[in-house]
Amino acid sequence: MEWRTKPGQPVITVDNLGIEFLRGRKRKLSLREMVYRGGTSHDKETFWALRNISFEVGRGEAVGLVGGNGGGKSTLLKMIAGTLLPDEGKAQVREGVAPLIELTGGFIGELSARENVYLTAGLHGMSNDQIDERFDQIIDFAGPQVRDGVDKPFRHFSSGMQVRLGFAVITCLDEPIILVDEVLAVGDKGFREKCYQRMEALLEQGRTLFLVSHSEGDLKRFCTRGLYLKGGELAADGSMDDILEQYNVDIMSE
Ligand SMILES: Nc1ncnc2c1ncn2[C@@H]1O[C@H](COP(=O)(O)OP(=O)(O)OP(=O)(O)O)[C@@H](O)[C@H]1O
Repeated sequence: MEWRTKPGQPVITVDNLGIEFLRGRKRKLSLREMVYRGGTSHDKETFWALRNISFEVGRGEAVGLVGGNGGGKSTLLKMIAGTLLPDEGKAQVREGVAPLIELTGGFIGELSARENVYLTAGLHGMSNDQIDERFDQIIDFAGPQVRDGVDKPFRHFSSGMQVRLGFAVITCLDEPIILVDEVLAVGDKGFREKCYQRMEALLEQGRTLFLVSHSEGDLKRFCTRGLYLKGGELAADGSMDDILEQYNVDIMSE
């Protein structure tokens, strides 16, 4: 693995990050609003899905993101991956990122699994020769059902098969930062165990991991540090054990 950062330099710096979304709720407009808004029926009301978020992540750290539904976990991962841009502040990432954020791994439904492997790995800087070399290894990891359907359109894959292929591709890239959203829950038990072993191997190589999970077992197994997102704010940043304790106390008092 080649590093762009020097030892001790953070690989991710998130500084006062904020993003605003449209609430997307429609409501009846008053005559006055219709006149001023040119008759559109869309509500332009916005809310901050994340705000005032600041933290740094060092090389090789394994960070677990926790928080209730809608707390902003996936949104934060997307901003680190660079697929969403902030409205305030910045997320500075100094190494390449391999994200598995959407269930579909960002793959294109109309293309075959094989074409998606080449497309995704190519976008992450791998040459066709390099992909040829790793192709079998990727498909072996994804399993026999994926191998049987490797030339079928990706959209015909079951959700479990989609995640198998997504995880296999993302973790065979040479990117130093790996983002995994709550996608492993879809895989069956055997596959999840294989994924866990691979994540352990990636951490041993010194890669940096961000894991979103609602499973305490998974978070404790992989993450040493936790970030707790609550209502779009960073409620706590500490050891994974402390963060889970705090989160559990909050859940009980809800
Ligand atoms: N593209 C979007 N447009 C408008 N609102 C959005 C968009 N994406 C996310 N949101 C909203 O932003 C908030 C944070 O969503 P996010 O998916 O980041 O939460 P989460 O912590 O990952 O939740 P979960 O645990 O349910 O996966 C939610 O209120 C969600 O509805």
